[in-house]
Amino acid sequence: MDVSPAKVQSDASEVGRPVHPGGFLAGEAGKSDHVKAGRIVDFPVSVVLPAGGTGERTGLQTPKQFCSFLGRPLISFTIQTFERVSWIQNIVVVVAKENMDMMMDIIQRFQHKKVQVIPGGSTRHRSICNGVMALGEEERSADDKPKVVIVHDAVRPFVEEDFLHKIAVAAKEQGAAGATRPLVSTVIATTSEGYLDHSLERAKYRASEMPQGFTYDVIYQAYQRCTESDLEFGTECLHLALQYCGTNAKLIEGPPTLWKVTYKRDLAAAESIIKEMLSQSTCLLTGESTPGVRSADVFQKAFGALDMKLDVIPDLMGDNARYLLKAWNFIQVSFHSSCLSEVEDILVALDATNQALLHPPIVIWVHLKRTDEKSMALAESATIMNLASTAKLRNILLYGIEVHGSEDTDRWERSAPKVAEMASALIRDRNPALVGQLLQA
Ligand SMILES: Nc1ccn([C@@H]2O[C@H](COP(=O)(O)OP(=O)(O)OP(=O)(O)O)[C@@H](O)[C@H]2O)c(=O)n1
Ligand SMILES: O=C(CO)[C@H](O)[C@H](O)COP(=O)(O)O
Repeated sequence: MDVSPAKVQSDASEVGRPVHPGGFLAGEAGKSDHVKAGRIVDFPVSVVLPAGGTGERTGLQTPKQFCSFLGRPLISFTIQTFERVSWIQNIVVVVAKENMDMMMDIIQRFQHKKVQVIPGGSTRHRSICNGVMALGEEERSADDKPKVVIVHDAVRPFVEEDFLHKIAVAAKEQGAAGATRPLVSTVIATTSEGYLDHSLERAKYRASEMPQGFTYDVIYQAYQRCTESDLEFGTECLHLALQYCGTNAKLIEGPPTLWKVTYKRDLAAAESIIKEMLSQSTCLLTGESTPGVRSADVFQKAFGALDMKLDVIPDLMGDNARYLLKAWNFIQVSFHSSCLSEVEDILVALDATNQALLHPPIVIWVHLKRTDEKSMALAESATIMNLASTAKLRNILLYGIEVHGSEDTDRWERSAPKVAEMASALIRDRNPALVGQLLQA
């Protein structure tokens, strides 16, 4: 029997089950500029993010959209996802009345743009309806009204521009479009006594996910025409479009990342995805020295083996300052403890950008010592600890790694993969409790 991966994949799709749980991070980084450049949208698009729920199923006091990850609320990650899409004009965030002030505070703290906050309703449908109506308010000029409205749960923080593009274009063409995923479990109907009544043929059904897109007229009219019962008990916007506007939504299978944070365990999964996303790219600063360049080759190999991208540059001067503007991590290789001044320069440069506002960047000082050098004196250990404490107040996490006998090529080639492993563990874990520690490799 032929069980090549391609064959297994097509069989799985045919029976309507997920082919695999999915790599969460495969999308954006691997795409060519050509594909990215193809996402041109020449019509106005607005977004409604319902965020007015209480998150009862998490069992937590704080509604899940306000739970913090690396010091930043989940809703801020979702807003950023939409905000960075150039063709999205504005984002309406719908929150419960009692959380309006907190939401305004989040917008200010994380410097979100294009965002309007409006009060929600007692159910998800009512909140979305409020958002849609706000887009149609009379003071907006006709030109200002969106052609397409994307509705997306605030608690689904990971959605890529490519997929939003597909939904927006299909919504404009068909009137409505929505994301689906294959079902993981079979859906069954039960009798009122709790026995099996019948079961559905799983391959015929899909889970309806978000985002969903609608022409403004369709979603506006659907909410104008639907009943109180729909608003109270309904869970599906695509259904309102069908029932009240006769619009059959185009369904597009989306990636597994579209899953909704619903239970407490989903918060842990979201945190680990966020950490993974922030660990993708690291910048190795070699300084000007030749041995630094030699160490760079070994590091590059070791990081490659750990599936992490590593760019090697001498410093962050001139054009290289662009590394400070995105989610990069930094490793400074130094041959003298006096080179801690290079680390200080990175901290100052990072502080001058707003990156640390959005997530804690990692800076790792790798001190390559010769065999005849003593281990770091107490005063020098104290220096890195002090630097790290100050940096932590600015949400930058600084760690140190000391490598002995680095002048011996064989020894260095053995220890470099270990240094890379330690550095990647520090980057992936982002543990604030370990800042200022000088680890030994
Ligand atoms: N009255 C409501 C209820 C829900 N939502 C939003 O709709 C999205 C998806 O709903 P769900 O996962 O059910 O969120 P909660 O209602 O908060 O969760 P739970 O049902 O566990 O209480 C969330 O972003 C939620 O904040 C909303 O805007 N207004
Ligand atoms: O998946 C969806 C698309 O229709 C909704 O997010 C879902 O219906 C929300 O339901 P609930 O608030 O019950 O979790």
